[in-house]
Amino acid sequence: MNSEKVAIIGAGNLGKSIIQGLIDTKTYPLENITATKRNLKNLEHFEKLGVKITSDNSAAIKDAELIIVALKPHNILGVLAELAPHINPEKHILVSLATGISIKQIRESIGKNLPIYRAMPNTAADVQESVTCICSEDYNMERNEKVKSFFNAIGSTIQINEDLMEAATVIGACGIAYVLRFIRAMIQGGIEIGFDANTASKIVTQTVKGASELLIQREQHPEYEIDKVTTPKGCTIAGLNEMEHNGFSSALIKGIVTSYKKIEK
Ligand SMILES: NC(=O)C1=CN([C@@H]2O[C@H](COP(=O)(O)OP(=O)(O)OC[C@H]3O[C@@H](n4cnc5c(N)ncnc54)[C@H](O)[C@@H]3O)[C@@H](O)[C@H]2O)C=CC1
Ligand SMILES: O=C(O)[C@@H]1CCC=N1
Repeated sequence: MNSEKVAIIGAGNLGKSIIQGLIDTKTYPLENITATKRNLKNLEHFEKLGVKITSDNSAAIKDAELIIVALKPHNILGVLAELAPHINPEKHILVSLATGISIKQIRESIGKNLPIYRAMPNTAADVQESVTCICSEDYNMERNEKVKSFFNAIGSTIQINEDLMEAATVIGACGIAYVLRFIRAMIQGGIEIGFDANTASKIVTQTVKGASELLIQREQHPEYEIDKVTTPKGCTIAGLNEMEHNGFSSALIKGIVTSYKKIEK
């Protein structure tokens, strides 16, 4: 069971999803979580449940073992440089969630030799369904396990090399938005052919969940499952081919590559 004292520095969209996921584990001691933000207004509902909140980053890390930094890429290095005097390399493990900021850059801005990890979760942490890609240069098994098990509490984890972190950002973190846009389009199509939005949404979301589960549980290639649905001369293949004529797969792949190129390395 996880119980590390954790400071979440910069609890915005992603930080709050992680906190909500931890709360919903019902086993993580909420008094061991401290969340920071400059304006605390929209963290107050967490405080009512027992999470500590503060806008003082140095106070937040004082008793923490894990420091999860969920700041934007443009200010993470500056904030970490300010926090550096309060960081204790013997005690702290730092995990950065910032897109495109390397372990080397983080180490240089802190100027201390502490264990540094990068992790790329997604906002499905909120419902404990994140997939979190993790990398580090830390060979300490115990610390590795600690970081992994923290993120396992809000979904699953995959260990990757640092040079794949930007690719992980795109398909794992941006991926939530791509899939949601796909779902929205399917709902819109469902409405056009007769359903009200609510019913269309129920059918589509469960269908997407079911399709995912088929691949997760059966470990199949998508096309294997597609073959089972596409009746010869049937409506599925007619629709699928029309989507492909209009650039469905191509649009998605081009979007993924554009997102990837947008990340400054
Ligand atoms: N939103 C997402 O789905 C994902 C975001 N990321 C990465 O996570 C990081 C955070 O992203 P978001 O949560 O979307 O951004 P966000 O802007 O919602 O959250 C950052 C938070 O940090 C706070 N903040 C700014 N300066 C601060 C300071 N000095 N001390 C304490 N708090 C401060 C801001 O008020 C804000 O609430 C980014 O680096 C992003 O690239 C990674 C994976 C997914
Ligand atoms: O859009 C962004 O830049 C961030 C990184 C991954 C998800 N959101």
